[in-house]
Amino acid sequence: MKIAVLGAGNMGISFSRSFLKYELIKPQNLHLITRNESKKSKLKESFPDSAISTFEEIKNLEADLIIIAVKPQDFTFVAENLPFKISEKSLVLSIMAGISIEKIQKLLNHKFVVRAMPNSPTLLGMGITGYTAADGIYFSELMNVERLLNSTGRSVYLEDESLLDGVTALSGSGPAYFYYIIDAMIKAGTEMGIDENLSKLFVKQTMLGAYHLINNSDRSLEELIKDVASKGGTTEAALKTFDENQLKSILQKGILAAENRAKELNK
Ligand SMILES: NC(=O)C1=CN([C@@H]2O[C@H](COP(=O)(O)OP(=O)(O)OC[C@H]3O[C@@H](n4cnc5c(N)ncnc54)[C@H](O)[C@@H]3O)[C@@H](O)[C@H]2O)C=CC1
Ligand SMILES: O=C(O)[C@@H]1CCC=N1
Repeated sequence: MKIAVLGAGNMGISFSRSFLKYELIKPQNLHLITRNESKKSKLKESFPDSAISTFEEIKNLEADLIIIAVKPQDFTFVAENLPFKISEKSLVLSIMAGISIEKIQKLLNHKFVVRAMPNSPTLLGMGITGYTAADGIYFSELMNVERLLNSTGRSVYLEDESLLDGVTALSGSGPAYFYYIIDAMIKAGTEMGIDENLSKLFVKQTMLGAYHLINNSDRSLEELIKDVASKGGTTEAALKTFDENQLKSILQKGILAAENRAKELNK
């Protein structure tokens, strides 16, 4: 199988690394496409046996799978200025936020499109990707795509494409929310006089331990919270402040704003 990655940025590179790491393709069968000539030598260092090209210099693209990993805002330019023809037999896999299968099909004049939403832990093979596909794609082809996605973490097929905007808001953007909360906790630690490195250690290990407790317990999240929050104790004081300031509802609003933005990106 030959794979071309159109947009060798953070996600395009993460995906490429995972495919090679799990030997799902030979490096010779990977083609990375970048916008800037200046990025080529650095990409060549990381992918010495793969083809590296700029967008403009490709005249013929031989690829069974073309992964579109440019920003949604760059997609119209890419589609309107494609210097090569997409073979009828190729499959297009888009990881762009928001852009619908219908829009991709129209702009690329190509029928076989799979749309996926991964997240940044794909870099460690610990991501999660929701994906869906246009009609007419063979099951075996879809399984090939799923095998590739699974090298970056877990994957979940969704029948209903409209849910992908919610997945984008939840797990696509999710790592950033997590870092944001961790950052607030670390900063609270330093405000209380704890050295920054130490604060980081306390917070990171707390999140790791708490994550494992969620995964290894049959107790609900409410029950787990109750286990920590003693009556009249410290946790209760923090949770009361969070509730008074509607932290939960603010977080939910933010996530819905992300979903809304995904929909706007398709306009
Ligand atoms: N960063 C993330 O955590 C996630 C990103 N995504 C989606 O993945 C896509 C890529 O995101 P990132 O990797 O974060 O962005 P990025 O900016 O790191 O990568 C995009 C790359 O596309 C290149 N590019 C733009 N126009 C090009 C052209 N005409 N030809 C070749 N290359 C071109 C840019 O130079 C850049 O290197 C976006 O559509 C985003 O919505 C999806 C899930 C998670
Ligand atoms: O922020 C974004 O638009 C992309 C999609 C999900 C994560 N990053």
